[in-house]
Amino acid sequence: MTAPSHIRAASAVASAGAAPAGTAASALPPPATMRAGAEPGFTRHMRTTGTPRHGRLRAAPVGQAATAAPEGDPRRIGKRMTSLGAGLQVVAALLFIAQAALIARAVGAIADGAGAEAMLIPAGLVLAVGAVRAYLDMLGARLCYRAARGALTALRAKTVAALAARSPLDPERPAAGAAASALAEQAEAVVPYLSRFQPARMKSSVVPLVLLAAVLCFSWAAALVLLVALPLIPLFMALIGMRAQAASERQLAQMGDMNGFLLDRLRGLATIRSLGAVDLTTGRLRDAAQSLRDRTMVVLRIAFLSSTVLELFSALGVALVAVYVGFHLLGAMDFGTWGGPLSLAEGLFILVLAPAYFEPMRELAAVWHDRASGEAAFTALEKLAAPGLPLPGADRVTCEPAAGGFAPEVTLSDVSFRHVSGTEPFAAFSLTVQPGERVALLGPSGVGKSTLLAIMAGLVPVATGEVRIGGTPLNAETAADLRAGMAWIGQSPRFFAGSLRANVALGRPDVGPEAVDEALTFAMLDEVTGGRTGAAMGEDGAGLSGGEALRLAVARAAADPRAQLVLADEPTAHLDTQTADDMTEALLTLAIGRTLIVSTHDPVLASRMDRVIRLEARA
Ligand SMILES: Nc1ncnc2c1ncn2[C@@H]1O[C@H](COP(=O)(O)OP(=O)(O)OP(=O)(O)O)[C@@H](O)[C@H]1O
Repeated sequence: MTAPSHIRAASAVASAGAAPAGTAASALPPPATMRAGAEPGFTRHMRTTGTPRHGRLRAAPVGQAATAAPEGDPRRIGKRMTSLGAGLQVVAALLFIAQAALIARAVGAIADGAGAEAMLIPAGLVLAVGAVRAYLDMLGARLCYRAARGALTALRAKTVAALAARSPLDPERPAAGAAASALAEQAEAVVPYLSRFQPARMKSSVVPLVLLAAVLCFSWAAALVLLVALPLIPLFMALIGMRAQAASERQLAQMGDMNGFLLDRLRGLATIRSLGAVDLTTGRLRDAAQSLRDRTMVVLRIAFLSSTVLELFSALGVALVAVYVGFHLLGAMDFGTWGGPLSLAEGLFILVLAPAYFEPMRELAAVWHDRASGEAAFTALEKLAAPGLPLPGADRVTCEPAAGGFAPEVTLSDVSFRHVSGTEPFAAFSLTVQPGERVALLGPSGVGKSTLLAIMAGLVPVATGEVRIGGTPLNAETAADLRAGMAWIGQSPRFFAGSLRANVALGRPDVGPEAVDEALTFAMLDEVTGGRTGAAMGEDGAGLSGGEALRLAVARAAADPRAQLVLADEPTAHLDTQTADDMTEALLTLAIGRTLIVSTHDPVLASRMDRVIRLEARA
């Protein structure tokens, strides 16, 4: 195996003391946070911008993303951000009062004997106010949507920053799939919640009150009818909603049962056939489907009932107001006004306002389901953003490796560490690895080899003692810079769907095509895809053997001239003898001009290192 030119040059660079450029990266145990370039593309991008990926981006600091998001309760922040747009929509709805007044006055004037030309100016004004209303409504909706998207982006950035600030050794760190699903899909429910539900809620709490006040100016009786009719709607809808929820839960349970039944029978299809039980199974499946259909119909019936209740009460309210106004104008009901009887224009004004009074409640009912999914999304994101075991230096920007561009010395002095689970694999552990030395940590499973490597990589804070890399103490302030000078080769490297080349380059700006080519040749990967290194590879390395996956991890490290400390966790585990030998050779070549620390059970690999440190299980 021939080292890439920059590896061969590394010793010379080291002795000259020049700082090489580039970004270190490698495969990872779960060091998704070890450095930006080593993260799966989506996570890295989300960490930098909080939006789905479109094109390559220079990694921005995690801390920046975090500070870009305003502090405080995200629901309240979101509501504040959408309040201007919602306010405009409220103003647009209130302008209907002006339209109603213009229509009522014009009709009143015609009834009083004015000519049809008396309609012209009010009609023009009604149209003009209508246009203003439409514009304000559109502007408000647009502002709300933009603000909601902005709030979601900030919330995502904050959540991703919080996730990235958790140590990969934190056993309570949310699973990647669940986190991605909550961030990418479920979080979207925040947008309709903020852009539709919040304005509808604001409208329903302001507009009916103002319209009621407008009606009250002319008739307390009509206002009383409206006042009584409105609260009945949410009351009955809540009662129906409770039944709907119970019915829907029963339907979901039934669906789950049927899915389970179907999956189970599909798995056992061969057995069912061999036992001649196909007809029986089909019959049971048909019964289950029928039962699900019945339950679905119950849910639908209740859903329709709820909209019927809404329409019923609003229609009743409008009808009662119409009856009152009609009989009042006919002189059959001479009460309910402030002094004299209502004029035709006043009566008409009340009549036109009555349906508009119920409109906001209708809108709120239409977007009510946005509330539940939006609240669920906020809760899911809050859960993701919960603090855990911290990753030292997660909030720092990594620009330059702190190791100074040459193989660093690694010192651990009286280091102790306790896992969240309470396991304390070692206590007061001390070790010094000389610059450029190749060291094997050898010991039985569970003795703490991987934990030691993670401590050296600054992936967890130590309980007591001190770690120094190249003389610099490893702590929250220095960890990010020190990690920039490291490469990690883990037992199960992570890959994302894309080409082999892209998986080596990892979007690192200073890893150019030539470095990628050299690294691929170095790791003997250029032959894997028949020379088609640009061909797509499946997610999580599908299409690569275990040994090839490890070689890809070596190529990632080799492509990065800044990685002066290589930490390899069980690099030959589960490999056949030949592949393990190849891997050992690759590591030794990679280690030229670098410090290499390997955790292993493999005595052959250990024997090829300069020094073996045997770790004993604690009594
Ligand atoms: N993330 C974690 N959370 C809680 N406990 C952990 C975690 N990782 C490891 N441990 C525990 O710490 C101890 C040391 O584990 P570690 O993985 O460091 O050992 P190891 O020597 O590398 O083992 P192996 O050779 O099997 O990889 C074990 O008892 C393990 O159960």
